[in-house]
Formats: sequence, structure tokens, C-alpha cells
Amino acid sequence: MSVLPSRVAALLRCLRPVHRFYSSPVVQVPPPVNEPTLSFAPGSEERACVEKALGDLHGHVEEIPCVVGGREIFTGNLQKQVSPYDHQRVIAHYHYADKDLINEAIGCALEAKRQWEDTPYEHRAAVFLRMADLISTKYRYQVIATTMLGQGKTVLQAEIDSTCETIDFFRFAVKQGLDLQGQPSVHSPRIWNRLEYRALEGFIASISPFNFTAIGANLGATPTLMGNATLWKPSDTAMLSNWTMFKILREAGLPPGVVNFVPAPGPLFGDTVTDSPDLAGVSFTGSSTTFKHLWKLTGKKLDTYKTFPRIVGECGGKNYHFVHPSADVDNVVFCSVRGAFEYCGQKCSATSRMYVPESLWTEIRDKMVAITKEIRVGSPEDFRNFIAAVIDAKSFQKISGYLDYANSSDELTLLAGGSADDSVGYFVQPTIYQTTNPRNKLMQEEIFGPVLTVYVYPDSEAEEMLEVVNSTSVYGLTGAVFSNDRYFILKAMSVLRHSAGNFYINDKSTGSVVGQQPFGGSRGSGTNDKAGAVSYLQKWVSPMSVKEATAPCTEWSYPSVDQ
Ligand SMILES: NC(=O)c1ccc[n+]([C@@H]2O[C@H](COP(=O)([O-])OP(=O)(O)OC[C@H]3O[C@@H](n4cnc5c(N)ncnc54)[C@H](O)[C@@H]3O)[C@@H](O)[C@H]2O)c1
Ligand SMILES: N[C@@H](CCC=O)C(=O)O
Repeated sequence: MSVLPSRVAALLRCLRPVHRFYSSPVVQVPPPVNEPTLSFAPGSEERACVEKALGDLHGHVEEIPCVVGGREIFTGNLQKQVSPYDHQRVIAHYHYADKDLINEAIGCALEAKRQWEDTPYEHRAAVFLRMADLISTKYRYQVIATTMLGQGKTVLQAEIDSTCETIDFFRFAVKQGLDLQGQPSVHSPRIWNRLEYRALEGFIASISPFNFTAIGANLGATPTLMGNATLWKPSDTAMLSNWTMFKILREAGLPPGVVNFVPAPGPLFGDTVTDSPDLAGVSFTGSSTTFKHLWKLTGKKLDTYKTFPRIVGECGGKNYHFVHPSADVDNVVFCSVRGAFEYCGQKCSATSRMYVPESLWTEIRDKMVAITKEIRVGSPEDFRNFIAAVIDAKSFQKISGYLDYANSSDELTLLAGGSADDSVGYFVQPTIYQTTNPRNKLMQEEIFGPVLTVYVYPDSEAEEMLEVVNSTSVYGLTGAVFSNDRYFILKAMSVLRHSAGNFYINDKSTGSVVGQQPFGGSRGSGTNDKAGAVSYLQKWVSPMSVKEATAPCTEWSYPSVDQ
């Protein structure tokens, strides 16, 4: 048979438009909406429920095992978790894993992953939707109470974190996980192109911080939505709430070994997981120091891995409020008090440096100082208190060190607070300093406590000050500009472009909401993969392009080759 006709046909095929097919999702998922935040106002039903849940925990000391491949393991290396606002009150004993158990957990994760990654997306998603519903209903008050007790959150802070944000993480992830599985829309004749969204090859080490129960749950569980298996190392000081979350994952039907709950000393865990050739990813949230250490460890061991581990890290911040002379004073005052002092300044996004024009300073100072003096500090179980204690002795000492330095520095004037007392709990008074040096270390370093430092600038230098804001700290997490001058806002956004991953206009630097303001920063604040967004989930898939020919190849040469 002559090759010419088929060559001509091939040529004609090249000239014809390619066929296009439009794919539709195989399944649809319930459209996610943010979980409504309950008020816990006096007399409300939810107030009564949370009081009961707190009452149920009185005198109770939870014993927390490691859970590896679905087996609860009580190693006997017992640690204790205390309540930060009453450090004599032990709320949990937890068992530390050793190196061998961490390695066993890696083996279990790899084993469990085989079946889990072959499980269709909708079945994995169903578990996540179930987890969200269990938290929203049956376990809402238990999750809140364990977060209040263990991490010292007031009821509203526990609600927005441990229930609302966790629920949002899970429900939005289900939708985002589907959205990210886009398919090629162009197919040449007799070719079908597909993308298979594989889990990563290996296991994921999820290492979470103390300050958000939701972050623990998100780091521990969410990568598994895409078919992965994790080792979740919770923070020592968030153990009780994180254990409560883990039990909910289990009850929702997450198969054994998909998430392995592995309390362990941080450095031992870090060293052991990075020693494994099967390390496929690190999902970390915590301090920049710990993250850099982990990154260096993986870098040093890079030649030992089967694949390049994905490294995601969300870290610290030195978040600012910049006030322009055109700003609304009361808005600045209320936002700054909340931004700086809610949860004792222990949100990574907490406002900790502030720039105020001379013309507004007297009014802003007087109002902020008056409110700060009114703030009640004490046990969150007493609903009159606005903030409780900082997380532990180490943090208390670190913050006290900053107060000692500031109280004796010529560059800083104490306006409110400035004292701390750890006789019962780790209490630090909400504190405001004014500095004469915009680059004083209180304007640069993350303190992670209720300490706000203010620099007052001449009104005429507002634009020049933006560069000072931009270049003062190594972080780039959150920041806010308060102004009613649109051109100034525009200018600020340009100069401060890389100073914040979450930028606020006329609002506080804290309080991002999943699905609305994807969260994360760059510079020293991390890899900015945006928790709660599709970009975070994307890190946990390794797409495979599949090209399938639906008819055989009929020739080996080209029309351009003369016969
Ligand atoms: N950017 C964000 O989204 C975000 C969110 C929450 C908290 N944070 C940051 O987290 C910090 C507070 O959290 P923290 O005090 O729990 O942080 P941390 O760095 O002390 O601890 C975080 C986790 O790392 C573990 N760890 C410690 N050393 C380790 C090692 N060598 N190897 C492996 N794991 C190790 C800890 O046990 C803990 O589980 C603040 O800096 C805050 O800004 C950032
Ligand atoms: N989502 C939180 C930050 C989490 C870090 O601690 C906020 O925006 O306040």
C-alpha cells in the first residue's frame, strides 16, 4: 500500500482544528459556607453548653497515647500538659514516641496509603465532610472546652479557632480538592488526555504549633484528602485539644494509619522523619527558627530521599498597623486593641508594632490606654475576662525578658501594663510602649505576647515612613493601613507589597477567615502556600499526565521525508 494517502491524511489532520471536549466534574460537593460563629452571650444556650463541657473536664486528667496504624500505644514516657492560667492543674498525661515508634509510624503510613490513595476522591471527601459535621454538632463544646483549658483561649477565641476554622478548613478543602483536579481540554484526534492527581510518593510529616487547634487539625488531616498519609506531631502545649480532634477524625471514618498521632520531642521527631528516604513532604507551622532548622536538615539529607520533599512552612510575624492622618480614630483604636491583645498576642498575625501620626496621637493614645487598663486578665472560665495567660513558662520568661529590657530602656516609655505574674498562671498584662526609635528591637522581633510598641511620626513624613515599615523586620506576614485617603492607600500598597502576605485596609491585622482571606506570608514568615486555599492542597499532589491513544499508529516516517 502506498504511504502517500496516509501522509496526506496526516497532513490534513494537522490543518484541521483539534477536537475539544468539555469535561464536567464527576461529582459535585456541597458548596462550602463559613461556619457561623456563636455569640456565647450571657443566657445563651451555647454559653450553658460550654460551661457544662468545662465542668465535665474538672478533675479529669486525660491519658493520651500515640496512635500508630490505628493502635493506641502507651509508651510509658509520660509527659504532662497543664493549664496555662493555672499551672498546678494537670489536664493531660501524654505518651512520647521514641525513634523506633516514629519509624514504625512511617511504615504504617506508607502501608495505609496504598489503599487510601486508591480510594475515590468522593469517599475521602465524605470523611472530611463528616469530620466537619461532628465538630459542628456533637463535639463542638468539647473541642472548645479543651482549647480553653489547654491553650488558655477565651470562649470566643476558642470558637473561632477550634470549631469554626477547623470546620471551614475541612469543608472548603473538599471543594478546593475537586477544583484543583482540572483536566486538559484539548485532545488531538484519536488521543485522550487526562491528568491523574496522585498523592505524593512517601509520607508527610505534619508538625503543628500550640496556638491554633484548627492549624493542628488542618496540617495533620488535610493532606490526606488528596490520598496522602501523615505523621501528625502535635505541639506539647496543645495536646488535649489536638487529641480530641484526632479522635473525631477516627470517629468520622478515617482509616487506621492514614493519620498517625505521634506526640514526640520536637528535635527527635524532626531528626527521625528527615532521616527517612520516604519523606515526601513537611507541613509545618511554627516559629521561623524551627522551620529553618527543618529546611536545613532536609537540605543536608537531600541525596537520601526518593523524591524532592515538598516543604511548606508558615512561620512568625512582626505585624504592623500603619495609621495615616486621614484615618478614623475609633476604628484604629478598637482594631488595634483587638489585634494586639486578643489571645494575649499569641496569634502569628497579632499586631505588635504601630505607627501613628503626631496629629492623632494624643487621642489614640488616651483611648487605647484607657481601654487597655480596663481589660480583665484571668481564667477564661470566668467569662468577664478578655484575655487569659500566655502558653507556658518558656514563653512567660521570654516575654518578661522583653518587658525588663523595655522598662529600663531610654528609647521606650511604658504607657500601659508592663508587668507579669506567674504565681498561679502565666499572666502578662496587656502592654503598650511608645518608642523614640522606629527600629528598636521591640519594633523588629516577634515577642508572641500582649506587647504593642508605637512609634509616633511627623504627619508630613507619612510617605517616607512606609519605607521604614517595609524594612524594619525580617518578617512579611500581616499588616494594616488605616487611611481614608485613596491615593495614600495606593502608595502604601505599592511600597509595602512584600511586607505582608495578608494586607488589611482599615481593618486589624488578625482574623483571616478560610475561603475569604487565604492566610500566609513570605520573607521570614514562610513559604506563603496559603492555608485554607487551593494552593495549600496543591502542594500535596503530584499530577501525572496520561495520554491515551485510541487508535493505533499507522506509519513511522513523516510527509517531509522524501521517499
Ligand atoms: N504563619 C502562620 O500561619 C502561623 C500560624 C500559627 C503560628 N505561627 C508561628 O508559630 C510560632 C508559635 O508556635 P510554637 O511556639 O508552637 O512554635 P515552635 O516552632 O516552637 O513549635 C512548632 C512545632 O515544632 C515542633 N518542633 C520544635 N523543634 C522541632 C524540631 N527540631 N524538629 C521538628 N519539630 C520541632 C514543636 O514541638 C511544635 O510541634 C510563632 O512564631 C507563630 O508566629 C505561624
Ligand atoms: N488565621 C489567623 C492566624 C493564624 C496564626 O496564628 C488570623 O488571621 O488571625
